[in-house]
Amino acid sequence: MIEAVHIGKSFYLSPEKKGRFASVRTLFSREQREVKAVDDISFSVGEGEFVGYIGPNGAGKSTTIKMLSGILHPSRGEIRIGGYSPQKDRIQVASRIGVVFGQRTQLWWDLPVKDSFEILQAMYKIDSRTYRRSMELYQELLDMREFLDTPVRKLSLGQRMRADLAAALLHDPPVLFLDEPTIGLDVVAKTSIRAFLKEVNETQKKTILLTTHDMDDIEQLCKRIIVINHGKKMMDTTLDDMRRQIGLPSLIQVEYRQPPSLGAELAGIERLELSGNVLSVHFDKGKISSPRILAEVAGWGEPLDIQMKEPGIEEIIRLMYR
Ligand SMILES: Nc1ncnc2c1ncn2[C@@H]1O[C@H](COP(=O)(O)OP(=O)(O)OP(=O)(O)O)[C@@H](O)[C@H]1O
Repeated sequence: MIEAVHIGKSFYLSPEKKGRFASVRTLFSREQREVKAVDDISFSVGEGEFVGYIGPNGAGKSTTIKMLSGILHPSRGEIRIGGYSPQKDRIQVASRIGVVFGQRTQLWWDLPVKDSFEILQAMYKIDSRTYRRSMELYQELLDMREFLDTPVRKLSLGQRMRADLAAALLHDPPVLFLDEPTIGLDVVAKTSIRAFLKEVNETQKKTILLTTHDMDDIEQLCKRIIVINHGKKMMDTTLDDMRRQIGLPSLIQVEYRQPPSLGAELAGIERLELSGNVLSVHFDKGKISSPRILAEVAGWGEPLDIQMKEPGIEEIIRLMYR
């Protein structure tokens, strides 16, 4: 469904000049530095797959999504979506993909949500049957009725993300590109977005490529992950394989009133670090549950504060390469 063959994207930056008239001299400078945002990446994603596309900041994830969706032209390589090129067959590709960028909305800021949907219906020439069916389905699944008449600028971030997802799916595309769709959301909003994505993937067999910094998104949604770093593909594997390599690393930090007296380590605890009154418990969520750890460490002193920390994508990638 999605084919990327040796794709690359370079940006050319003029080195900043220093001294008098620096900005004018930068403008006329012929010196340019090449930044290979995406460097010779190939992969294919089959129909109905849900793939996590992950990597540290600046790895090239957004640039890849922009090329796949036709927003950017690749400097090198070939892309096919359902057999069509996003650059050459724009209309065919537009009808086959939906795109959500979590950092920005594709809706009209000052218009009520439903007016934005009507504009999209006209832009994408969505026939009235498909439009009605999508509206009914997504109003229900995304619980949108309460804010359909609200201007987009007045929506909460969670509501806006739900509206953006519905907007991306109105024309019923088989492929969804999602760039950080849960960014900035609270736990409740994240949970409902994830449940929705799982539903459209499982029941409608949508093919989904997801970039995220949230490891829970990946664990709960993706069977397969593609890891990129510095514009290059580092790994293309299953989530199960990743788990086999690094487990499910997690961290609980407990602050005690006084330095605790540590008890025996339980199986599944990988490392204990004590710094003053604060104990960090590194453990594998796949081997021991958080409540079990909490029950144990509560007996080691008088806890004042407890924090659960999930490792970020950066930490996960570091662990995979250690
Ligand atoms: N328009 C641009 N002009 C110049 N450089 C760019 C441009 N867009 C991206 N880059 C550079 O390309 C590299 C990859 O950027 P990209 O936004 O694709 O990364 P990312 O993996 O999505 O990062 P993040 O997780 O921070 O969103 C970075 O070094 C970035 O600075």
